[in-house]
Amino acid sequence: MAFEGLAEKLQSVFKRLRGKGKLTEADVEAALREVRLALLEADVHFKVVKDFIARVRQRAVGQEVLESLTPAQQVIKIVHDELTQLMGGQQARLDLGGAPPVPVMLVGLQGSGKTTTAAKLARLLARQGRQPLLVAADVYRPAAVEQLVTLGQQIQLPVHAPGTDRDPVDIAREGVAEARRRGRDVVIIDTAGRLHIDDALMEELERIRQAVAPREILLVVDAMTGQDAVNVAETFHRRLGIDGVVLTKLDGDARGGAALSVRAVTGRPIKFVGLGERVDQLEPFHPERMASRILGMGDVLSLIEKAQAAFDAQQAQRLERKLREQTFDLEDFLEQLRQVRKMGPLDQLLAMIPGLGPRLKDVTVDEGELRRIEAIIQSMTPEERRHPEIINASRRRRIARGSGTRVQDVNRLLKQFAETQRLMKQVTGAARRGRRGLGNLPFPR
Ligand SMILES: Nc1nc2c(ncn2[C@@H]2O[C@H](COP(=O)(O)OP(=O)(O)OP(=O)(O)O)[C@@H](O)[C@H]2O)c(=O)[nH]1
Repeated sequence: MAFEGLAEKLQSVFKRLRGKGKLTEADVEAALREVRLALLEADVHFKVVKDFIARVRQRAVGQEVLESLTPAQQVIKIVHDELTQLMGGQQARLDLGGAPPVPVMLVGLQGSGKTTTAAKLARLLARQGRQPLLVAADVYRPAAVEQLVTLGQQIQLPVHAPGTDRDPVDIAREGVAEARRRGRDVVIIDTAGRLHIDDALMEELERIRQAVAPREILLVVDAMTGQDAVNVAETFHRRLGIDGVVLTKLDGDARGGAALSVRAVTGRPIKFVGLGERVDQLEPFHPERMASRILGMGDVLSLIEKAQAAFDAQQAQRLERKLREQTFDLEDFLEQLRQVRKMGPLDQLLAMIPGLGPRLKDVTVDEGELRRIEAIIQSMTPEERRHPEIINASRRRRIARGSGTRVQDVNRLLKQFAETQRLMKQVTGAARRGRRGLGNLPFPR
């Protein structure tokens, strides 16, 4: 997960600071030295670190902070604010204004994740009610065209891909015309990459830019390449002018240096981050939420958004009713499990819960266990799912055989489910008592 080392170090610095109560200027200086080291170790650009520390120091060592009732809290708040500012402050949204079809051009080096990102972005926009058309203008890597066509089928969106023996500038121009004809309102153009930045690449991108006048040029960079990603971004911006950055593979980047430096070095914001290979693993970038994650304050807002996207309201209502009526059975349990899994890999979800992030390092989330539970429930008859109490020893053996698990696994699941049901009864019972009136609560209101 991104920012692992940095998050752990910063959180331990602040924990010590909090333990002190009253702070002196020397305490803050010592903490800042450690913050500086932690940022450098996270591969943040040294000049960015220098400016960052200077800004935090200026705000943190004043009398106002040191003499406040909660000096450590104030220092943490300042660091949080400054981290947020470092990553751009506000969320930088995609600008798709203007007459449709609006062209968006994706540029970047080979292997940065451009083609995958094109499809992810198209999917995201489609879910927001847009009608994207993908355009395969990366003619130098033949597999890129096929890859985009395949991804297009997977996400059920059209792809303009006339082949690899054409001038990419023509392909892009035709793509826009095609979108207009078909009434598509956004055109996402996947362009060619190279291993390194060279003049031929820049000239070609410049020609495409002139031909289609993109509303947004998004640079796709691989977070795992750290400072190289920042250098690439700087060069692309100087030569071509970019509107924003998509930082891919943040899921595999434990340090996070690129995410923290890109904005400060190039002046261009990160608009999206890629968090995995799947087409649904692209998220808008929120500087403030990211700062909270780094400082161990969790990211409850993103978690709620993911839940909202995964759970459909009707299902949620039905579940709520079942809980209330205490008829929640294994069928519902399975449905819930599937919904939660739709939200994404469990370790990414858990990392968003306040205070849990750094402690997760040694926890391995067993996705296999989830699959086992699913298999076990699927091997039950509908009757068994609704009335688990009828599952006797011979049924348990049959279910274990059917799901390729052991009887102990079936026993464990049934025990867990019984426990869940017991808890739910307590909770819903308490809620009902609460509704009946608060008159007989043991404490004064
Ligand atoms: N883990 C992870 N992998 C990613 C992410 N984005 C892309 N990838 C993977 O990175 C690899 C390269 O991605 P592509 O989309 O083929 O790269 P490209 O930039 O289009 O490459 P060219 O077409 O050669 O310029 C693929 O294996 C992707 O699955 C991400 O956010 N996380």
